[in-house]
Amino acid sequence: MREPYGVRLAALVEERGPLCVGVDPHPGVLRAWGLDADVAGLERCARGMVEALGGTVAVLKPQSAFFEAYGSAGVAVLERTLADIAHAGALSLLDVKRGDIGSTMDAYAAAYLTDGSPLAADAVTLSPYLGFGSLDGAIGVARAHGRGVYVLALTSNPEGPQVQHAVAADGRTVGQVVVDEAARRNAGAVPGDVGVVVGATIGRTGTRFDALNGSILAPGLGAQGGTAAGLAEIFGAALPLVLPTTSREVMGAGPDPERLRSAAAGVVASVREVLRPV
Ligand SMILES: O=c1ccn([C@@H]2O[C@H](COP(=O)(O)O)[C@@H](O)[C@H]2O)c(=O)[nH]1
Repeated sequence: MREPYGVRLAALVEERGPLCVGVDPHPGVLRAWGLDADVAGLERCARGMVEALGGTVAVLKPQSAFFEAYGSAGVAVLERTLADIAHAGALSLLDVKRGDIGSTMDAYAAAYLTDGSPLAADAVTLSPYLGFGSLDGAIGVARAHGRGVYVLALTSNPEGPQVQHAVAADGRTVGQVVVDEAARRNAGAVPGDVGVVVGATIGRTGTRFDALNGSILAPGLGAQGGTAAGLAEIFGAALPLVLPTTSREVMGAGPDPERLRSAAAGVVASVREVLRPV
């Protein structure tokens, strides 16, 4: 029986540092690595990332879209990449941003969160915009298998605030409602397996994370303009919960494995400065 996701994450972050590196084999990255933008290039790039970083970085986050773009052959590469991550000893966080009615979510949970599925990851990203309760079945499956979920709350893209800063009838923003719903699912767990996604680019929003008791995935460092110093302004006392993530910032150092490791270590050092418990 696998330990709960929150416990496994805390142990690996303690050992390897607070960083999730995105595996985003964008066609531009493939070309910069001297590879063709085809399935062979995709495989060399994605599995090369895991070979270089799987033994030193706590979490690796494949972006499903870059694999799906090559059809079933690309999805097969994703399956092998997930297996490599498990073999290397890192946690896998599959960025798929799924969200649908409950019965369809059950099928997504079978695909991404169930032992024995070739696409199973240690955690996945989910979208709450069909109502947070539509995710409860998937959260239950994740929990039963020692896996986790990250629910989109305040995303890093500039279009997010149109929806996520909208104010609900009780005066809370939509983003705050998502954080509070995640907190409710984490109550009593140490730490919980329902994380949230909050961009490293969003600045001060007044969102409260004090009751969350779960991981906060913070994308947007580097290419999107987020900085380690900016994390303090966004998260304040919740900084110890933050798992910063960056893709292009590290992948740009490839394909040389030493340079990839050194780029990741540089990001870990800069976020460690900021993420010390306050
Ligand atoms: O709010 C969000 C949620 C997810 N992402 C994903 O993270 C990476 C970011 O890549 P960078 O190269 O570090 O910009 C990408 O896969 C996004 O889909 C996000 O950026 N923001």
